[in-house]
Amino acid sequence: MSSDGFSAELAREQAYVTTLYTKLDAERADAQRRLDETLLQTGGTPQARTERDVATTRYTDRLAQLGSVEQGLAFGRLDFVPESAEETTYIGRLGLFDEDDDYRPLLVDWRAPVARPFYLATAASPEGVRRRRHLRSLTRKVTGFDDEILDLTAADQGQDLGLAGEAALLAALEQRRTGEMSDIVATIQAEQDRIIRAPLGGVMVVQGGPGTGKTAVALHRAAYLLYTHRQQLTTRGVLVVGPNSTFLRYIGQVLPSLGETGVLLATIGQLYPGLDADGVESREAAEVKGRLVLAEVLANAVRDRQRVPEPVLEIEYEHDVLKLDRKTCADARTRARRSRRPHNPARRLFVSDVLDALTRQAARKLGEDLLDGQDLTDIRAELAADDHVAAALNSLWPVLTPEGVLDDLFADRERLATAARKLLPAADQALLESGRDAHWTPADVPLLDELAELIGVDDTEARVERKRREREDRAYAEGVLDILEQDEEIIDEELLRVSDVLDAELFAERQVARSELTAAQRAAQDRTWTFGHVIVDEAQELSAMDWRLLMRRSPNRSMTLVGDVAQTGAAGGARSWGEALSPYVADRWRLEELTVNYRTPAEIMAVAARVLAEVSPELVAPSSVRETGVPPWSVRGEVAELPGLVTAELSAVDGGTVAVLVPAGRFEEVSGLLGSFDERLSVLTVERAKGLEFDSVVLVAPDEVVAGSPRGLNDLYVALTRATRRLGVLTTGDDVPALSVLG
Ligand SMILES: Nc1ncnc2c1ncn2[C@@H]1O[C@H](COP(=O)(O)OP(=O)(O)OP(=O)(O)O)[C@@H](O)[C@H]1O
Repeated sequence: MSSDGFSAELAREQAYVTTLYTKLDAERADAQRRLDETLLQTGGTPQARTERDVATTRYTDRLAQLGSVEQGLAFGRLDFVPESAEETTYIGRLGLFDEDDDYRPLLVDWRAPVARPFYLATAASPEGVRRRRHLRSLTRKVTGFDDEILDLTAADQGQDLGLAGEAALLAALEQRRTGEMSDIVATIQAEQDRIIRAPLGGVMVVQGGPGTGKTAVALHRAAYLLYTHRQQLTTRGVLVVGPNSTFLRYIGQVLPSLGETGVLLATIGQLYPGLDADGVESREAAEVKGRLVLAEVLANAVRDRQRVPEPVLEIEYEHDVLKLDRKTCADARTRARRSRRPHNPARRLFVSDVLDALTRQAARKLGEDLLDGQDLTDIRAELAADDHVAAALNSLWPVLTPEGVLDDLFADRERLATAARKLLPAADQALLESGRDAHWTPADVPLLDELAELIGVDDTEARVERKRREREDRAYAEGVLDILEQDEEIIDEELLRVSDVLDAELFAERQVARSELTAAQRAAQDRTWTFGHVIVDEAQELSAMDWRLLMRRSPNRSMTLVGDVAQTGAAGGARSWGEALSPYVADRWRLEELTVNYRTPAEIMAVAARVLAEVSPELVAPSSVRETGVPPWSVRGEVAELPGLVTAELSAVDGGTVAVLVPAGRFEEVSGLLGSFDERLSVLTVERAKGLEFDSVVLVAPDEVVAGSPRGLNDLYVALTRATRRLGVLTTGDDVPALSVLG
């Protein structure tokens, strides 16, 4: 295209994109006006209030969505061959229509079926597309475009990897990293698109090497599913599970940037309402807690709390002594257990039988023949209210809480030994007992959840309390609105700023104040919530007990599990997907694979591939999309040299991010040395760096990373594959044979 031709075409694109923004502004103003009107309505019947709540949520959501698409509103255009139904279609972050022209689409949502050829069409299989255009823009200005003509003469485009929109893709990949993940909506590749749009039902495992876009695909899939199955999923919600809070912060902006706020992002440690279990413990202890056999240990621990007297329990009652013998209690216990109710609800049966026996005994002492039915009822009621009787019943069948049982179990060697019976060797029991600090750890959460099931935690009270609070919040919000109604300016300033709407925390608070919680928010407060779809990232890290918890949250088994068995760091994590999943779905799961590495340049991947060959010889290293011409460097030296090395890296990445990755045992020392060095620098253990990426990575003491755990080579593989541009290794001890290629 000549430069004049290019400028004219650019001007035409700008004109079209400007009309789209004008339309977007109009939609925003309309949603804002409707929200204002809704908020100004107060009082009315309960039904009117409910309708108002629903409308408020709808317009607030719409405003959030319209606000989120400002950057890169339209990013693509498809021109179809002349004989097709469509001529030209613009693809963007949401759908816009011309109401005055029979709702003609002005912009097609990337998730709509019509948009699919944008991601799938190739020269060999053009799907009616003549030309695919990627629009580049900065704020509302179109700065350029890249065209691909999809005819067979161009069939060798995209090297051997079959890349769509290669220029736009490479431009996206070469961006400096900011420390927050971005969406990839404009450059999704065909193998990723197939996974994003796979059907909702069933368990799909996505196996892919580092940097193949598993996280990106998982998040875009959440957005796609919510768009395509909105009705079904907004009521039950979608859960996205990530490995730790650093990772959740890293991915936190992707879904809002795609206009979706109804997804619960959580770590396993956050899936027990009321806890954010972030305590630290040894990998070995976490591994033991993650074993499936713990379910049996916990069941024993609960049963062990259902006791019988050895041989007789004496209870003081009214200047006399009642005796509870072993047989009476054993019979009551058997009946309560046979009811198959959890411990706390079953207690009622046990208590009732024991009270009957005590009533009979007390009656005998008083002279049974003289008593009528009412007398017996009175005696029973008195016994039930008696402190000594209550204490005796509690010693035999106490009311339990999950936290109490787990605490007691780990704090008491004998109790643990009895519950673990022959299930856990003594050394493993010792691991559970030692090293507990005051905080619950992520590995405790599935145990607490298991106990909650076994105990049958009665959350009726909590539910009643929640409802009461919601009613109060609503009354309060109405009060506020009544006051604000008299001052519209304040309403505008204090209540309706779009920036407020987009701030997740404020948004959540406001949602609560309106007592119109989204499914995700309600789910976060409810242990027994079951989700419409569950997505797990870094799924290879989950222990058997973690899987048990997640399967409870997903009884319909509609799940997307993404991960890489070559990166498993947790001692109890997956060696193979089949092994991890078979207890729950047998072989009813399907495997998809991602093969192209978008993150790590070829020079770095060549080093990592050597490590992979040792870790998982059966896996093929993903092919890198890019080369940088910069070989990884390696030096031998001391940690004290890090400030100099890091300064050089910061300047080499020119405003980008640098990470120093260290073995766990070096973390304190290195973060002390580099603590307040530069805000673009992070010091992380390899475990914490999982799933993240940086422009430059300096790996310290690789030999200690390898020696640090039975899966040390997997950890080394993770560390080597975090960089988007540069990698350096500082060796302080022994050479690692797998890194000999670095010289
Ligand atoms: N189609 C794409 N277009 C643009 N960027 C992409 C694309 N696919 C992946 N990326 C980028 O590649 C990088 C790696 O993606 P992501 O973190 O999702 O990989 P991953 O498979 O989860 O890696 P890991 O296993 O190491 O956690 C990210 O910066 C992501 O934005």
